[in-house]
Amino acid sequence: MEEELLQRHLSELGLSVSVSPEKGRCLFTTNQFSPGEIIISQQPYVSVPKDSSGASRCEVCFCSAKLKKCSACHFVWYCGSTCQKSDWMFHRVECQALSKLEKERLKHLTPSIRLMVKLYLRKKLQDEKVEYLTYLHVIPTTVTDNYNLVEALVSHMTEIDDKQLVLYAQMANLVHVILQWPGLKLKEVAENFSKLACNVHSICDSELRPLGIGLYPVISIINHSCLPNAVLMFEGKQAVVRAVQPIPKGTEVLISYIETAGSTMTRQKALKEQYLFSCSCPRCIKLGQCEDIRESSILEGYGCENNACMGFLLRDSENKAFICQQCGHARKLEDLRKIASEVKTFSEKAEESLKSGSILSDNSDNEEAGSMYKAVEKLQIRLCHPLSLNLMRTRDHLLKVFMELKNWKDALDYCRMTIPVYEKAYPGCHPMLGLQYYTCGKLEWLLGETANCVRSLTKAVDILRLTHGTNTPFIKELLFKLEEARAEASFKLKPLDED
Ligand SMILES: C[S@@+](CC[C@H](N)C(=O)[O-])C[C@H]1O[C@@H](n2cnc3c(N)ncnc32)[C@H](O)[C@@H]1O
Repeated sequence: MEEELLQRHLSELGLSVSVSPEKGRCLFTTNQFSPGEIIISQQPYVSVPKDSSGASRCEVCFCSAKLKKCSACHFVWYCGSTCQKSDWMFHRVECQALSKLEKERLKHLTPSIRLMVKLYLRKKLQDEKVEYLTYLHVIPTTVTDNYNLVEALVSHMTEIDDKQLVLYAQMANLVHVILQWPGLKLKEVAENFSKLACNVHSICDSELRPLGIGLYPVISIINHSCLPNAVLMFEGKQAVVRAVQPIPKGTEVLISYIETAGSTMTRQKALKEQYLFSCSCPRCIKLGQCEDIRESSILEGYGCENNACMGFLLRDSENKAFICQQCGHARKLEDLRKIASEVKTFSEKAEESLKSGSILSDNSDNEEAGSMYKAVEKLQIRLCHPLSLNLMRTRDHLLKVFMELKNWKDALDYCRMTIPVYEKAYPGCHPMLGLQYYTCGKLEWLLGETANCVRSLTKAVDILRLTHGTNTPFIKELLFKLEEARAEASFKLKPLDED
């Protein structure tokens, strides 16, 4: 019955669910979609804030301004009484438990555990609809927003190893300690943790900075491709899937689950580890073919010692050296390993400086990090191919450090150096490439390079209007900046009046 209702709802959107033996459920189009068009959107069934930088966020809206802790549990943050009140039906159960929990246990209260607690609270509210009638206007159960959809999610429970099973059992125990429900089935909770692992989405802001995690049971029907035809972005906590290319009727909607910048082997490994499947997308089926070996060696392998040579290196038959496939020059494995180990040492030091810098917001830490990353860059120039991802990531760190230091000139130099690698590593219409053009444009604007700024912002708009939509505040601001830059550029071009 629920399935039928969902199909009917999806058919109104020009979509339908079908099942394939290789992938399980798949979302197909029954209408055509144009680039930038919204295919489907959904609010989270449950969500919790989670910030990799360690900053606190409001439990409900994920903002980080004017936060106050719940005065009872001293654990959960709110930005004001509106958000606090709207969350009370969930938090009141958790709050009592958290207030009693020992400090040691609180440390184990990860976002996944909190998400699971909220999942069970929502399930309870659905099961006991009548009792909670007064709340129904706040959390309605709809065709796209109910626990039955969570039950339909793939769990891969039979494929996960014993170590992971033990971990899920421990996590289920902690959920039990918090909820204290006599009828709670620990095996079911453990299985739900396995579901979360391959169905939860990281909620990000427009610049792809992670803010939290959420479960979107309908969006979760969408399968993965390393060359997707759609992109998942967030407007607040609302998940929005947009087409990034023309999608004809009868086509499977595909998004990317992972960081797509990576060799085929790296992407396959990430998908196998977290999502337990082998990808056979148009990029992945090339694994082992000459073109794929070349691409992978450029992105993640070593570079030729001869600076003018853009060749890529492959291991020799004796496994003692790497040979440039263009000029034939050999590099000893032990020499390469020595440089790689130096890179690791300096990278760790740089990361340390950045961590202490983010807490103290001290420029001297940024300067320290900058000189460490410069040392890494110097070593990677000797070690890697000029289009290597590792070198690109170091330059991205340098870009951020120089932006923190308000050194726009050096920041722009580094931003420009990363662009060719972004273009290679993020094929198709990818928000990461659009955002990098945007950063480039903003720096060019600050440095008065108006014509370059117009070029970069135009490239940013071409991509981001499709991935982010044209109506979001983020894109409106970008369009405004582009207009401003165009006006300034045409003003600069006007001949001076002769008086
Ligand atoms: C978020 S779910 C996607 C919906 C899922 N097919 C279902 O039946 O509910 C993620 C899981 O779908 C499957 N999946 C997603 N993309 C796939 C692909 N390209 N090839 C094979 N399986 C895929 C994997 O089992 C993965 O763990």
